[in-house]
Amino acid sequence: MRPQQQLVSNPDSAREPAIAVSDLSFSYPDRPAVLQGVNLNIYPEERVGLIGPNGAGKTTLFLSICGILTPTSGDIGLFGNPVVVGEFRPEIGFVFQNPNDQLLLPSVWEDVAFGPQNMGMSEDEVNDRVQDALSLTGVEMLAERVPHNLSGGEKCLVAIAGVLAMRPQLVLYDEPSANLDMRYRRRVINFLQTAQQTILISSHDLELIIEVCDRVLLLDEGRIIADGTPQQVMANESLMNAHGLEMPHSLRLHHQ
Ligand SMILES: Nc1ncnc2c1ncn2[C@@H]1O[C@H](COP(=O)(O)OP(=O)(O)OP(=O)(O)O)[C@@H](O)[C@H]1O
Repeated sequence: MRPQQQLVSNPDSAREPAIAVSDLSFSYPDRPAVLQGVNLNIYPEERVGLIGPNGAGKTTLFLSICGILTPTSGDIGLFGNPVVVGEFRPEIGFVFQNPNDQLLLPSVWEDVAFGPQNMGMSEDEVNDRVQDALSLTGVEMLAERVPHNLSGGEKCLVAIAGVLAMRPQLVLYDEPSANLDMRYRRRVINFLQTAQQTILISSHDLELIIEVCDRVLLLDEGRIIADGTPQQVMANESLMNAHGLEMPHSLRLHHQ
């Protein structure tokens, strides 16, 4: 097994992690292992990017952290409590790569209200939360629209609003800028830069990671290969190339 490159010493190590993954392995039925002995701690208020080539296991790691997949072995804890597969944890939000997987109700308002309603909130509290979430993501004007008819960028922001309405402490974003045009990508980046939660973002959009995250994990073949600042991981050209990635253009310019 290749050793993981520890590029930063973490001053947070005495705090309770938001995510604590220990020796996590996972295989889909009758398939080789997708995650192989993953260890990682993510601390409250960190903004962490997860990068790696296609098929590295990023989405599988997210689905394991959210309690959607049952690990083959290993442990996952969120804010000190073990993940129980299938358990609803409103403090943990997951923004799916494809918003169509998340937007299922006849109006945007109903979709964003769905989480708080399921948490048993009063009508007033639900209304407050929907208003807040739509305003944080800047899509109040879409409240009465049919989600199915929205543009890809609008759907993305509404899907984020649906997660924020549960007021999570931790949000996992799977490819938040996939299929977004320049303006919507910028809106998502601006939103992520000011988001109040602990965030873990899986993305092939390395420039987005540089703009939003203070820490990057490189995953390949189901193993964490490197853990450090964006500069430490992504400006390491031989490391990036060895794992099917390129040094982002902005860091290349910075190096010249
Ligand atoms: N439901 C499934 N059944 C069987 N194999 C699967 C399933 N979902 C994913 N895989 C396989 O697991 C591996 C990891 O997939 P995963 O989607 O976690 O990677 P990823 O890093 O998110 O990739 P990408 O960057 O392309 O989204 C791939 O080889 C994929 O084919």
